[in-house]
Amino acid sequence: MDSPQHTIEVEQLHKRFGKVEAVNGISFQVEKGQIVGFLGPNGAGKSTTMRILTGYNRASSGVAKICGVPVTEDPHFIKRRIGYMPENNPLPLDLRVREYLKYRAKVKEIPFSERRRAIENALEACDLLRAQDRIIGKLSKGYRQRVGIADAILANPDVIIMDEPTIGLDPHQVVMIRDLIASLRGRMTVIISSHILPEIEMTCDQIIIINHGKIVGKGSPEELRETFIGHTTYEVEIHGTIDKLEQALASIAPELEIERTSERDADGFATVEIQIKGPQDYREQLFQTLSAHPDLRPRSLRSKKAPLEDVFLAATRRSWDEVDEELVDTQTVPASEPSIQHPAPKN
Ligand SMILES: Nc1ncnc2c1ncn2[C@@H]1O[C@H](COP(=O)(O)OP(=O)(O)OP(=O)(O)O)[C@@H](O)[C@H]1O
Repeated sequence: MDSPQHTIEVEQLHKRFGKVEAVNGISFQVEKGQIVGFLGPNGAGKSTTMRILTGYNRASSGVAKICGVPVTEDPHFIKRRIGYMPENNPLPLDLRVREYLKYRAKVKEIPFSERRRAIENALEACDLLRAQDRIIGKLSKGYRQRVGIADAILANPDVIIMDEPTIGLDPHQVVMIRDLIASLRGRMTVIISSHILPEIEMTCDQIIIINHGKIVGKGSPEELRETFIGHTTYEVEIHGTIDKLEQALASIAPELEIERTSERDADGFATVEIQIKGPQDYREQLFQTLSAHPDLRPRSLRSKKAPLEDVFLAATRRSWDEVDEELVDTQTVPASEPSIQHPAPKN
């Protein structure tokens, strides 16, 4: 059934390669116009899921739908609705940029009368007008990635899927590609996989974390922080003793704890990290109480977001716990065998 608000619907997707369960019961939906980040360690199943969505791989079981249509039901329809940029996108190095896009427009069956306009639009969107007559093999990696994106958006598809679009790019090129992806927001539904976590956070509305073929976290960066981090950290630059600071904190909420303190600078100020469980915002109370205290002098106060890296580590560590439980539940491992070693908890 057509579901216009969800351009992508995935239900209980499984993909086995021999004994390897590359995708193990993944379900998710993506709203029209959203940018979604796929995160996961190497071998988690990201590329396999993306390839199933594009119709390149067939799922062992489960359903993947694009614009309400199962990808296996009408490959022709799916081909027109999806722009795909695979990892290490192979491009014909001896063709010129425009020549290549002309060829791709034909392959994508864009009507002849619309091809010129489609190529102009893609060249312009990817800032490739000046490079349109250059030979692809002579372009930098960043330019080549832009050619790959121009190809992906050429037929104005509903869904764009990009596997590691910024891999191997320098920071300038990363910013360019990131801005380009952000410019698609609202117009196209975009799925990108990347190992560059700050980039995913900056670009994506939703993040899906995959590990061992299963989804272990799903939501906006803020929702994921709430689920996996569960505390808020404030950083205060303050003049005064730790004793006085502890007293002041206790008067606001007994659970506010000093997590870390720096050395004092030449003016006697130390940077202190204060932590509390839960998402409640204590900034105003903290600022007022510390400013009003006769023996304390705050110079700055800010709440610190946990980096997405911490969320990623917590999410993938948690799934190791689940794997442990599964092993115990199914008794596939005798009790005498050594258990899986967890990474040391992060302080
Ligand atoms: N064609 C294939 N034949 C056999 N095994 C495969 C095949 N493709 C993927 N796999 C296996 O499936 C699992 C998931 O691989 P996949 O490439 O989807 O992971 P990924 O999350 O994209 O990893 P990476 O970040 O390294 O690209 C891995 O164990 C991989 O070795």
